[in-house]
Amino acid sequence: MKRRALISVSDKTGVVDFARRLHALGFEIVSTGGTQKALESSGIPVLGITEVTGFPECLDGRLKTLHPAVHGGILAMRSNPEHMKQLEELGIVPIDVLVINLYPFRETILRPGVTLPEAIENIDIGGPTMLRAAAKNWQDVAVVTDPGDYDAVVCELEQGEVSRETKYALALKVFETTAQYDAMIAGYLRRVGPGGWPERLTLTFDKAQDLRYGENPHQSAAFYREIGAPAGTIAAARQLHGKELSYNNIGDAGAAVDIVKDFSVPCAVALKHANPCGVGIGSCILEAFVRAREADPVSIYGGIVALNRECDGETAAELSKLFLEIIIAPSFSPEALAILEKKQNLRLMALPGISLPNTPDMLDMKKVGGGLLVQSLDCPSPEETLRVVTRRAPTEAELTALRFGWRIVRHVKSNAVVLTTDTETVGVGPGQTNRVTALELAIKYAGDKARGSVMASDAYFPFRDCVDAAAAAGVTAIIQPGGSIRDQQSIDACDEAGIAMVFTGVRHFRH
Ligand SMILES: NC(=O)c1ncn([C@@H]2O[C@H](COP(=O)(O)O)[C@@H](O)[C@H]2O)c1NC=O
Repeated sequence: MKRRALISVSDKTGVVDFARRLHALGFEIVSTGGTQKALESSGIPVLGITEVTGFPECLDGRLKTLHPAVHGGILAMRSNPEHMKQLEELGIVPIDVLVINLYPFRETILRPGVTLPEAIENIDIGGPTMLRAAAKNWQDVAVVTDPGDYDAVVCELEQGEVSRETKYALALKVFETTAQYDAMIAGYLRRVGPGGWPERLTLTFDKAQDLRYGENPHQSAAFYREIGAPAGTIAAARQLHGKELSYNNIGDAGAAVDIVKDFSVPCAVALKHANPCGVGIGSCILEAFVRAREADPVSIYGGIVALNRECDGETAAELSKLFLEIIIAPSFSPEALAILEKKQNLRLMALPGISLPNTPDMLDMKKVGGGLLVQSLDCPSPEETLRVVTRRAPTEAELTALRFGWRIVRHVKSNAVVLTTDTETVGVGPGQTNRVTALELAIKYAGDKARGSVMASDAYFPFRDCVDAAAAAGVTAIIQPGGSIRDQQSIDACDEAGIAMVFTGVRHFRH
């Protein structure tokens, strides 16, 4: 009996060549309207779907292939004599190869200004129905949904038949594709709908790359890119040079990118193990970088540097003196590339939208055993919430420095304390189980530079011990959320030492 292939594709890439090879192998080709036209205009004989169903394509294409003559031909198990007998009685011809790709829902919703009716009209119904049926009956039907698989499948057919392994892999790809397609639809409807946390969270990611290993060499890993990932996120960065990116590289580069986003002036961030070790701002990117480096010239070794301005030749010359894992910037000048590309292992990443702010609809997620914690993003708190609580108000210069420190401390793992000037960090105390040790670390990193610096704390001081330690180190002003039952003790400690303190009313834990 003549073998039958049903082809119905929105993305017509490569389909003519594929169909021609199927036809040459003796397949009878069945197609829907647009696909039929494309094939026939290339001289490939096609049996129209309406001749199979005995029913017109109607409702603006909403109804074409949803018919027992199609689904019976896909779903019948060839090894089941009853199934085959029923097909014969019903006059249904088996379909051996199914070639479908779906209405471009993803492309439609990513188009700016798309309307709900346009999105809805791009929800494919007949395609997924056939795909799922064929994938269920994978042992008997080779189901192809990715034009990238055409050649491999037809090559196998030219050798005889599609192997069991290939058919299984194709079926798995179908269920991944249809699951992702429906998740995209749910995600879109959620986004344009009334909001709230979904009862069933469906997320859609595509593999960007396999990674050599995970956080440690004995862990395997891959990087997945969110569908429609916003411009300016680490997933949109392009590697220009250097060794393959690792799991830790991508995580750390993403953390560094999030910090530079908070500054409109030229800003450089040096980051290690998810914490900034030096942040500098300046009138140009070179000045900002030199400040970030001088903030902690030891910790920057083997770190990641993010810049929010083009990396120019002069900055590259300074950067090249260090051992760094990654430099990420909106762009690199030809002079900078000529300098930095001499370092074979140094990874250079271009992220043109690096300064674009994270948007409130982006979610923050953390995997826990058996679950996923999801929250809205921690965005910078508005400056107008600052409240002076001490006898002495900060000077203008101190206030500028406090605002600088407050922008940085929310990017440091809790408990977090940072000491800064108005243009650079001088000591970063990250990730301690008590606040006073975080401060001690910041003071230790700062050394002599602690004297005359200001301090930012990501959460309130439970006791006055932090203020006492800061006063002893020479800190002149403090910014913190406030809210402890013993706030007054910290305020008194400030007043005794002549320190100015402001409360923000907003906490910025980062665990
Ligand atoms: N409604 C149906 O019965 C139906 N059957 C197949 N399709 C889709 O129609 C598209 C191909 O249409 P055409 O060959 O007319 O260009 C494919 O993306 C296919 O998945 C359908 N369209 C949408 O649901």
